Amino acid sequence: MALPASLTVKLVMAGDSSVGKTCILTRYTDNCLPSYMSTVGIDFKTKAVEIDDTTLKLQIWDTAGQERFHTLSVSYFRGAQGFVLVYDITNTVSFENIALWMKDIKTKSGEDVEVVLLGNKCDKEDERQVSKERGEKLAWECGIPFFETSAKDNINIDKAFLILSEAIYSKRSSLLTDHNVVNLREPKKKLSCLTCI
Ligand SMILES: Nc1nc2c(ncn2[C@@H]2O[C@H](COP(=O)(O)OP(=O)(O)OP(=O)(O)O)[C@@H](O)[C@H]2O)c(=O)[nH]1
Repeated sequence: MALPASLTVKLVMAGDSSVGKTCILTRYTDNCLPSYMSTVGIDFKTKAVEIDDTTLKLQIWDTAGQERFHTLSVSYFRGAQGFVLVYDITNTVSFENIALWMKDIKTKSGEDVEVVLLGNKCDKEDERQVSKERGEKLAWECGIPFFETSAKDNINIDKAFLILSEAIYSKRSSLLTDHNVVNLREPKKKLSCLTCI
């Protein structure tokens, strides 16, 4: 029996400080929440997902959203196949800054990347500043999937990473493989986002 292919995938968490990037990542990889400490510099976690007969080894980089780490954070965008782009539904500025993050993604890693947009902290309905419709509209304009999530209550976290992994897997000709190179010669999709240009 042939060994299943194993693909290494680089993902990057991006978005303003305090939107919940580290919590989303820790919820996904360890099913818990970290004790709060703003990310300083860069860290990564790994998780394996199975799609068809293939193991995707996700290497997920957690960048710091604070402005003083911006140059360092975006330097890790290069070579990423996917981005988890996060805003906080209780923070309008973090939503408005999504356009700037999209611009950074395009500039630093090219247009042929997959992005999922997350409106995090949906458990805090009473503090909501950004409607779900605004999130959906922005994601539609950017041509990317969108979920409202809660790292706290574990809402839509696995689903968001799965959608992103599946989108990357469907273009697996561009990935590194451990056993063999799978080349499907799929046409490249342009990451277009009218709002973000
Ligand atoms: N209610 C609620 N709080 C959350 C959620 N996700 C994160 N938080 C809280 O938001 C704060 C910031 O979370 P982090 O995960 O550190 O945010 P970050 O985006 O990694 O921030 P930087 O490291 O500064 O870029 C912490 O106090 C978390 O407990 C969530 O889904 N719901």
